[in-house]
Amino acid sequence: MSHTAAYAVPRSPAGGAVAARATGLSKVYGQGETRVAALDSVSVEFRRAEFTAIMGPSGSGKSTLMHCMAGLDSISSGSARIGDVELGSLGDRQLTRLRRDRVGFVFQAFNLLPTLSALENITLPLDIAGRKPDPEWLQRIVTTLGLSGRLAHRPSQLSGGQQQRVAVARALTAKPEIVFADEPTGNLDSRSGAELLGFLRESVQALRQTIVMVTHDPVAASYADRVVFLADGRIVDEIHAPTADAVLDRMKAFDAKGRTN
Ligand SMILES: Nc1ncnc2c1ncn2[C@@H]1O[C@H](COP(=O)(O)OP(=O)(O)OP(=O)(O)O)[C@@H](O)[C@H]1O
Repeated sequence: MSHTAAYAVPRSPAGGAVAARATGLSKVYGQGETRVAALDSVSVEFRRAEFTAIMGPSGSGKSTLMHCMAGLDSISSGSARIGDVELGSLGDRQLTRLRRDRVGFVFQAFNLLPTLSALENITLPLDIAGRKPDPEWLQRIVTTLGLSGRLAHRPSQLSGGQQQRVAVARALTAKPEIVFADEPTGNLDSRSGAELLGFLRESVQALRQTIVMVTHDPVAASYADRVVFLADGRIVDEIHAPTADAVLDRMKAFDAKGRTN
């Protein structure tokens, strides 16, 4: 049985398997005067082998949505599921295991361990889980990301772009059901960023990976299959097969609307 087939996966009405789903998801921080409704009844699904970009103004709830869906933050009401697992029903240890076994993360701060080599960093989550990497898969990821000649290097001996690629390799090596990436190109020059986005795109197309990526950059968003727009904790729009121009136009329209409200 393949790794991904080991879990029951719900079907979406459109026919594709759903890797993760939020239903009426709300998240409130603080109370009284400091109360902030970061997410206000968000319903969205992320289909398997689909690349989704999440966009929206600063403070619109993008990171909160990703953290709640990834089991990194608790939810106030509604539901968040990975596959058929309701995150709210899990205890801390079960959540930790779910994140370890089924979810991959790429954050702006790469969180690489400085004393480990690139290869050791890539395989660390699997080592912790007591699993061995699939050698062919690992080879494919390392080659595609152009890291073959850098595996013995420590993070301090790598460029920022190479460190980011190591972080991406680490997220994909365990074949997670879904990868959450928060501004993965934020620290990269445009060429390294384009390479990384190209790889994410290929991992969706060729390897059937599911990716959810927060970005402010219309060009980065254009690598995705669809863009979901958040404003004030709500989903306000969606574009399929986006071009950078279409994303930019939509962002301008929101800005204009915001100014007239
Ligand atoms: N730990 C927290 N405690 C209190 N309020 C928070 C916390 N985290 C986020 N918020 C608030 O929730 C709202 C949404 O924040 P979030 O970080 O999800 O926005 P974002 O769209 O990712 O913003 P940015 O693009 O600036 O990163 C903001 O008003 C923010 O101030």
